[in-house]
Formats: sequence, structure tokens, C-alpha cells
Amino acid sequence: MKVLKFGGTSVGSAENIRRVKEIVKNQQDDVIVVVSALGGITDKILNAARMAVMGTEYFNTEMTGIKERHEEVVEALFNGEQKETVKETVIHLLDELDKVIQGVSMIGELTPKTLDKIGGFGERLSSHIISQFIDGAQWVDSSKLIKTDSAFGRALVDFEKSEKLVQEAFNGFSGICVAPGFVSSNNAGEYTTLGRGGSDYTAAIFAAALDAHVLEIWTDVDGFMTADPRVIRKAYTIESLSYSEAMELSHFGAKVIYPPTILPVYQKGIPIQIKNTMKPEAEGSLIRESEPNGKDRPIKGISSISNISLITVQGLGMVGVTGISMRLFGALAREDINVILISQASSENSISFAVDTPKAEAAEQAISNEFEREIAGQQINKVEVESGLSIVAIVGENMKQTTGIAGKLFNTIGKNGVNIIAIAQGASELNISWVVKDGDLRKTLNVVHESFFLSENVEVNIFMLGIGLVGGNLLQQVRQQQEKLMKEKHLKLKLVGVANSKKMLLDRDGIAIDGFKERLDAEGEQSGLEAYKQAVIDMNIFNPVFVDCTASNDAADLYADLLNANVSIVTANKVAASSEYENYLKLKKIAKQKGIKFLFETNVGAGLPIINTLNDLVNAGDKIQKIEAVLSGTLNFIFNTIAQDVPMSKTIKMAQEEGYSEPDPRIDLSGIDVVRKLMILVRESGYRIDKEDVVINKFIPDEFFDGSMEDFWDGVSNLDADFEQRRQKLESENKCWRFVAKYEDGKAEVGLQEIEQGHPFFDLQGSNNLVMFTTERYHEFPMIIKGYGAGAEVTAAGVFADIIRVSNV
Ligand SMILES: NC(=O)C1=CN([C@@H]2O[C@H](COP(=O)(O)OP(=O)(O)OC[C@H]3O[C@@H](n4cnc5c(N)ncnc54)[C@H](OP(=O)(O)O)[C@@H]3O)[C@@H](O)[C@H]2O)C=CC1
Ligand SMILES: N[C@@H](CC=O)C(=O)O
Repeated sequence: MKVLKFGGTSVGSAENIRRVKEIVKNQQDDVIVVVSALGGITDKILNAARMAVMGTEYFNTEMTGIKERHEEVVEALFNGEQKETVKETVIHLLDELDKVIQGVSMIGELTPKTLDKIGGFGERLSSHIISQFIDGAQWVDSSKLIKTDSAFGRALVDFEKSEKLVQEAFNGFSGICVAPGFVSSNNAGEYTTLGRGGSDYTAAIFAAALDAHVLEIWTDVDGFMTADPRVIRKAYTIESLSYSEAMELSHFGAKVIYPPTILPVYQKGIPIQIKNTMKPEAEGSLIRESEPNGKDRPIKGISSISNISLITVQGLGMVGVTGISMRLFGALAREDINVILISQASSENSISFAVDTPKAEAAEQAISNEFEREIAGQQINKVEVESGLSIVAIVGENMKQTTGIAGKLFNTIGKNGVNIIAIAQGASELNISWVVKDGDLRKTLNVVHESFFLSENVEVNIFMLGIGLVGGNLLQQVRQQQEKLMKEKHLKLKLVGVANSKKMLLDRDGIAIDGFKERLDAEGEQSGLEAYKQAVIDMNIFNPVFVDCTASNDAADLYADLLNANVSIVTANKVAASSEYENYLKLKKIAKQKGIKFLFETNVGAGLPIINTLNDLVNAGDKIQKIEAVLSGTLNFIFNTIAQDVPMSKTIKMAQEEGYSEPDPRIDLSGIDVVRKLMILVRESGYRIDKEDVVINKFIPDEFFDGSMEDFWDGVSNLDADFEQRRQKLESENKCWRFVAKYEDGKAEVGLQEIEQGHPFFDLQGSNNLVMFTTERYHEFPMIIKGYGAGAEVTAAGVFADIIRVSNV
């Protein structure tokens, strides 16, 4: 014997009822089919009743709609004589319903008893239609078999009596029987109901009474999911879970099964199979005894409830006083307020509990009344209510056998900047629940789902600012490497924001790198740094990284807010790390406190591993004594390229065309770019330094930098003659020019030097950089790092490496 229950959507249309018939006909066993009302009908019936009691005539329109819906279904399913017979039954039931509702309208009263009578009409109608549609099926009136007390609206089942009646009714039964769900009656034979979702309950009572070998709940989803699939696209069906896990997940918002359903079948050890009527071939979820030996994974699912208020009762007068909890929860129970979560500090100084927000005011009032004397005497403070909250819970029986779950959970949530307002865990260790702001719910679900269910993949969400030479190159590198990183490192890099100085585009579902520019042009909103920053923060997405590939001062000003919002920063822009020392320290400190990253490896030497090496030296206890370096790719290129037929002005243009120079090449020519780089190296070596501490020996007079960019290009050829003269002299002395940065004993200096053959800088070709660190450990032979020090491709690669560092893979 099997019991199958079909919900409202499963029987919501003629087409779906045909599917139901197919499913039932394919069963090998004897089956009892319990059905809900046609989807949405019970709401319409109750609405009609409410309209009637309010005296509005609208209930007639609602009734017409209910009639038409049933007639349509009958019309589509039946033919000839059978159609007339079914129509007759349906019309008879609808007339009966109409009379009760007219009565409600006339006397202007709608008691819970009448509501129970009215509420079950939908199931009575649907079960008659379906029993007629399935050839050979019988019909049984569940309301006569399931007995309850007389608490109309929330009747309690008399299991002993119901079991006996069900067993008698099905004694010797074989074949198919269709029964209405939800309906029951009291000892006087008056209609009662089993609560919304009660059709599941009807089916469970039948299954338990008849020792069915399985209870199948046919619905419109594939089963219990690891998380709400409307929020977590990657949520998947849980194949099997225990009765307790199903109960917990149902309580925390997974609306797959009506929670009371589980108890009667659990007591008899009958498994519950959840199936999708629209996809009968899908496996579904099996609810059964817990797997022996704890073979199941520790966490089965994540669930959440929104629109929660947290009420806190606090006061020194509560410490060590017995009976406080009893009075508190007694007061709530008297007001019929359901408490969803309780958290109490071991000091007993405060108790926080969560209720549905619509109940918060009543709860506050009930407690204030109960503790009026203590509040007046200041033993208890004013009751505090915080609304706009959600409860999230992870559920799994095997958490008990596994250490480190709570540690991993709260570490992941904390790193993503989600504040946890309250926590509760029962000693059964079946569930860990915590309270967050509604606005943090999506992010919380995502990070927790990713870390417990998809832990083989790490997703990093990238917000790009600046898509010029470096930024554009970076995106192409990411595109080329995306698939490999996913396959080999299980790292998913997702572009979720992109902006230049004109437009910005954000999409939490991802922006394909192929064609991102066209999409930015077509769909992008007008850009603005503040607006982009706010949009990044507001998206509140998990594992975010903001990648700055501009040279903008204003962009660097966004970092503190972004870091404070737990957004990691990877930047090619040198402005922040070379800004005032206090600001540099502040940014590093925020990142450290938040457990996120602020990375700027490309600020010195483009893609060369200079800052990371320096960090390694310092972290391992070495002390930097001297830094000597050629740090400008542009200047090195210029001094390696300048020749009799290639004047200074031309080399500057060439450096720009090669992508070595800053967007504004005057930053390179004035030495500012090298000053910034030296400052960053000195700071990362552990020393304090500011711009004013660096001596700059300029090689181009200031007047060349005073005007606009146009003025600069117009006048730059005036440098040529003088430089050519100096170059010839240098060549004759077998020397070369290098723009050198040096730090030693607290003194920092940058400037043009004439380098003799044999010096490590002499052979430095093209745009290459070279850094020499003299340290306590690298003393006689300094550590040298040398290679391409500028260029879009190598810089983009360095930024890319920093992004991968953020992901910690
Ligand atoms: N080239 C190299 O070898 C290296 C470069 N770097 C650094 O990389 C950074 C980028 O350089 P590069 O790619 O050459 O520069 P580009 O001029 O080619 O690109 C700059 C990008 O930033 C955007 N941008 C500029 N200002 C703003 C703003 N206020 N708001 C939004 N977007 C803005 C630009 O948008 P739009 O096009 O709309 O103006 C453009 O997309 C610089 O900080 C540079 O110092 C670091 C190491 C080496
Ligand atoms: N403009 C810079 C680029 C790298 O930081 C340089 O020329 O070195």
C-alpha cells in the first residue's frame, strides 16, 4: 500500500490532473490518493467568505470565478454522460458552498466553525473530479475518518480514533482510492480542518494508520534543496535526509512539506518520498531514518526566514533570579505569540528572542506588562525591538560528529562583512541558527552555501574600475584563463561590475567578458566614482574584489569605504599606497581587521614580484638596509632609446605608444612616479616615509610641466638639442643615464645618474627595472630583482596574480 498526496499546483489545471492520472496509473501497488484543492481555490473561497461577512457584494464575483475554474476543468477532462454526472456533483457542492456564504453575508458573522466548514470545499470538489477522472478509482470522505477535537481553526487530531476509522474503512481494500486532504470532523460530525498545508497531514495519517510502505508527496519542486533556489542558483536537491532534518528545514522556511506531517510517519518508520509532478523522472528527496554510522554529509541544507524582529530583555535584575524565563515565555504564550529563536547569555543578564515582525508590537507590550514592576524599578531595562532581520539556519544531524563547523561558518560570514546579531544552537547540534539584517540575507546564504556545499569551487566577484590599457588587457587575460582556473584550481572568476569615466554597468549574475564593452555602451548608466562605489557596496555580494586600473586620485579615495564594506582591493593605481602615511596605514589596518586583502604588487616594477618578495623578507625577520633601484620603465626606455636620430621628444612619444608611460607621461618625466614607487618600497620595508622626505633631482625643468598636456607636447621638442649634446658627451665617456631611486639610513632620493660600465644598472635594457635590496641577510651580495618594469601585458598579469591571491586558492 502506498499513499500519494498531490498539492494544489499538481491538481491546478486539467493538464496537470492528466499528469496525476498518469502517475497514479503507473503505480504497481494499491494506492490512496490524497488531493489538495485546485491551486489558489482555498484562498478564493476564504476570501469570498471574508468579503461576505464585510457586507461587500464582491464575494459573488469571487464565487463566479471559483465556479468557472471548476467548470473549465470538468469541461476539459470529461466527455458525454460522464461529463454531465461530474458537473452535477460539482454544481451540487458549489451550490452548497454558495448557500453557506450567502448565509454568512446575511447574518454578518463568520465563526471559526463556519470557516472550517467552508475551507474544505476546495478539497471536496477536487477529490470528486479526480476520482471520476481516474478509471476505477473510488472516493472516500476523509472528514469522516479523521477525527479531531472541536478547536475550530486549529483542531487537534485524535490519532487513536482516526487510526481505527481509517483501518476499518480500508479493510480489504485494493485498487485506487481518492480522498480530499485537509478536512476532518469532530465527534459531533461537524467539519474541522487540519491547518493550511493540512493535506500532507491527511496523507500522513492515512499512511501511518495503514502501515503504508511509503508516503509520496507530489509537489511542484524537485524536493528539499540545499538552499532556496530563487536566491542560490546553484542550490541542488538533497537526495536523502532524516526526519529531524526535514522537520528543521521545514520550520526554517523550506516549504516542501507541512511540518506536522512528519510525526505520524516517523513514529512508524515510514519513509516520505518528495516528488515533482511536473518532472516525475527526477529523483526527488527521500526522508527516512538517519543514515547509520553518520555517513551523511554534516550539513544538509540552509534555510532562512525573513521579516523577523529580535526582542531583547536585559537588566542586572535578571541575573540569578528564577522564574524570569517562565514569566517571559508565559506572557508570550498567553498572547499566542510563536517564538522562533531564543538566545540567552550565560550571565543571564539578557534574553533575546525572535518573532515574526507582525507580532513584535504585541510581544513588546506583553513583556512590558509582565515586567512592569521590574522595569519601573530599573531591575530590567526597557524592552528593545530590532526589526528588518532574518534568521538563517544550517541543518544537519552529522554536525554532531564533526568538529569545526561553527568555526568555518562564522569565519566565512565574518570575512564577508556580515554582522551576526544573535546566535542559537541547541545541544542536539542539529541546527545552528543566527540572525542577520534582511539586507545581508542573500550574501549570507551565498557564502554559506558556497563554503558548505560547493566548497570545491571558490567564486570571486570582480568589480573593474578602468578598462584602458591595463584594465582591458587584464580582462582579456581573465577571459583566456577562466576555464583553466575553474578546471584546475576550482576558482570561478566572475565579472560583476565594470566602469570607466563615462559609464558603469553592474550585474550580479555576471558580465560576459566577450563583448563587455558593447554591453557597457548599450546598457551602462552614467558613471561617477561615488555612485559606482555605492553600487558595489549595495550589491553586497560575497567574495568581492574591487580592481582599480585607473590612475585617478579620486578612485584611491574610495578604498577606505570599500574595505570597510569588506570589499578587497587590488590596484595598479599607485596613488593610495603612496598617499599620506596615515592613510596608507589606515587602509592596511582596515584590510587586516576585516580579514580581506589590499594588494598593490604592480605599483612597483609592474608584474615583477617585488613587493611580495620584500614582504617575505621582512616577515621572515630580515631588515632592509638599503634600496637602490631603477624603477621607471618609461625613463629607462627613453634613456635606452635616445640616439642621434631619435631625439628626446620622440622617445617620450614612443614610450607612451608602447604603453609604458602613465596616462599622463609628465608623472614619469617629473620623477613623481619613481618617488611614489620608492615610498611604497620604503613603507613596505617597515619605515615611515612621506612625499616630503624624498629628494627629487629633476632632469627636466619645471616649466615644461606647468601648462596643459597640449602645451607640454607643443614645447617638448625644446628639450631635444640640449639632451643630444649631453648624450654625445656621455657616449664618449662610455656611460649611460639611469633614473635611480635610493634609500639608506632614513634618506630617500631619486634622480638622474651617469652610470659607468660594470655597474648592475648599466646593462639594463629597454623598459626593464632593477631593484637591489641590501639587507641584514643579503649583505655582501644584495638581492636583485630584474625584468620588464612596465607595459600593459605584464602589469595586467601582475594585477591578475593579485586577484588570484585574494581568492586564497
Ligand atoms: N602601463 C604600465 O606599465 C603600468 C601601469 N600601472 C598603472 O595602471 C593604471 C592604468 O594605466 P593605463 O591602463 O595605462 O591607463 P589608461 O589611461 O589606458 O586607462 C585608464 C582607465 O581608467 C579610466 N578612468 C580614468 N579616470 C577615471 C575615473 N575618474 N573614473 C572612472 N574611470 C576612470 C579610464 O576611463 P576613460 O577611458 O573613460 O577615460 C580608462 O578606462 C595607472 O594607475 C598606472 O600607473 C601600473 C604599473 C605599470
Ligand atoms: N609609467 C610607469 C609604469 C609602471 O609603473 C613606468 O614607466 O614605470
